[in-house]
Amino acid sequence: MENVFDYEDIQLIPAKCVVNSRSQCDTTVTLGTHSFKLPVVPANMQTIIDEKLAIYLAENGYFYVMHRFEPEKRVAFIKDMQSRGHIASISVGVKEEEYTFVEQLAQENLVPDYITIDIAHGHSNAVIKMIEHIKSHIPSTFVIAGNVGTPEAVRELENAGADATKVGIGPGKVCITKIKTGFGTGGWQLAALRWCAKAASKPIIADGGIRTHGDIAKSIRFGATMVMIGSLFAGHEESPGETMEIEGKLCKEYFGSASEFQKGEKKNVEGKKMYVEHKGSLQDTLIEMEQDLQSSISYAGGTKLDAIRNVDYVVVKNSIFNGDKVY
Ligand SMILES: NC(=O)C1=CN([C@@H]2O[C@H](COP(=O)(O)OP(=O)(O)OC[C@H]3O[C@@H](n4cnc5c(N)ncnc54)[C@H](OP(=O)(O)O)[C@@H]3O)[C@@H](O)[C@H]2O)C=CC1
Ligand SMILES: Nc1nc2c(ncn2[C@@H]2O[C@H](COP(=O)(O)O)[C@@H](O)[C@H]2O)c(=O)[nH]1
Repeated sequence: MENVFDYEDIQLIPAKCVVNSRSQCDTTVTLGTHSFKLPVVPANMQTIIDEKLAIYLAENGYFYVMHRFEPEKRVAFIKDMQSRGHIASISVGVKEEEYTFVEQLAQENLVPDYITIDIAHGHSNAVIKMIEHIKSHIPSTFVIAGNVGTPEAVRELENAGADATKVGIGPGKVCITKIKTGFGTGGWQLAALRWCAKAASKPIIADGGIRTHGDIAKSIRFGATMVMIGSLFAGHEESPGETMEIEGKLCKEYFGSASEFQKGEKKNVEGKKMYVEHKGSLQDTLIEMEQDLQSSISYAGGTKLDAIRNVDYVVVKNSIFNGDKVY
C-alpha cells in the first residue's frame, strides 16, 4: 500500500454550488430495501445503543444496529420492533450458540431486516460460515459482515453472501488492538476504506475513527455507503453508559466491546474505557450532523450524497488543524 492517509490528512475541494439553501440538500441513503435519514449508524456497543434508543432511531427514520451483548433479549427485541412496525436490526457473533439462535429465528419465522456479524477479525472462516448459515436459514435478511481491512476480505465476504461489509480494524477511540497486536487500519482508516471500496461490489460501512462531522463526508468520498460511529455518539443524555461527575463535570462512560468492562474478565482484552463529557441530547447531535452533511453536499456542488463521491481532494498531511483544537 502506498499513499496512506487518514481523515485529518484530507480536505475535499469545493465545486460550484447549485442550491440556494443548504436545506435543499438531501442526506438520505438506501441500504438494502430501506432508506434512512442519514448515512450514519451508532456503533453496536453497549454504551452506545440500547432498546430505547433503537426505538427512537427507528421511529425517526435513522438506521440502527442493536448490540449482541445481552443475547437472551434478542428474540423479544425483534418481536417488539416488528410489532411497532419498525425495522429489526440485530448483531450476532460466531460461537456455537449463535448458530442455534439463527436456526431458532428461522423456526419461529422471525426475520430480522438486518443482521450484523460483529467480530474483531472478520476475514475468517468463522464469519464466512456464519454468513452462509444465515443466508441458508433466513435468506431475506440483509447481512452486514465484518470487520475487515483489506480488499481480499471484502471480496471473500461478499462472495460468501454478505450484502455489505464493515471496514475498520483498530481505528476506534476505545480500541487498543493497534497497540496490543500491531495490526489494523488505525492511522490510515480512510486510505484502507478507499482500498477496500475499490474492490467492493456491494455497500461498505466505514467503522471507527470518525472524530468530526466532516469525517462523514470524507468517508462517503472514499467509498462508504454508511458510517458507523461510537465516540461521537457517546456521552449523550440518552446514551446507555453510566453517568458520573468527574472534577465537577458530568461525564458518561464509553467502553470497548473487547474491554474487560464488557467481557467481565481480563482475557484477550483489546478495548478500554473512557469518560466522555456530557453532550446534551442525541437528537440535537443528529440534527447538527444532518445540517453539516447538507452543507458538505452543497460544497460538493450537488443536491444529494452522491455529489460528494466525485469531488476532488488534496492530501495535507497532518496539517489541517495546524495545531488548533477541533472545538
Ligand atoms: N473493529 C475493531 O477494530 C475491533 C472490534 N472489536 C469488538 O470487540 C467485540 C469482541 O470481538 P471478538 O473478540 O471478535 O468476539 P468474541 O469474543 O465473540 O469472539 C468470537 C470468536 O472469535 C474468536 N476470535 C476472536 N478474535 C480472534 C482472532 N484474532 N483470531 C482468531 N479467532 C478469534 C474467539 O475466540 P478466542 O477469544 O478464544 O480467541 C471467539 O471464538 C466485538 O464487538 C468486536 O466488534 C474487538 C477488537 C477489534
Ligand atoms: N479494537 C477495538 N475496537 C472496538 C472495541 N469496541 C468497539 N470497537 C470498534 O470501535 C468502533 C467505534 O469507533 P469510534 O472511533 O467511533 O469510537 C466500533 O464500531 C467498533 O468497530 C474494542 O473493544 N476494541
